[in-house]
Amino acid sequence: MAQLLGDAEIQSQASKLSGWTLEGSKLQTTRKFKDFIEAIAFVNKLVEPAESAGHHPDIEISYNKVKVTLTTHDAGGLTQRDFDVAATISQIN
Ligand SMILES: C[C@H](O)[C@H](O)[C@H]1CNC2=NC(N)=NC(=O)C2=N1
Repeated sequence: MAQLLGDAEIQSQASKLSGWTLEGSKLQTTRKFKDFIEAIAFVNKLVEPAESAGHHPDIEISYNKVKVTLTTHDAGGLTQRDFDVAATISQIN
């Protein structure tokens, strides 16, 4: 199982991750698109990288907005996997 990161490490990595906020023991971003179709297209683009990483974001879709939340359920908090997948998601348009 992936190891939980310490508070200092979490703060340090979060400060380098543009567009994401720390919400307790979770990393979160909300992306806004032109419409529902574009929002779903973005979600579809997450599937392959998440599967490849073996790490899956929680996703909430509200019309043209997609809220993406990352935490490591198995470990009960943030691990390096969350930051790695967040960085990958940041590069998806
Ligand atoms: C066995 C498998 O790798 C695990 O159950 C993975 C799958 N994807 C996961 N994704 C997330 N976000 N947290 C997990 O703890 C997790 N566990």
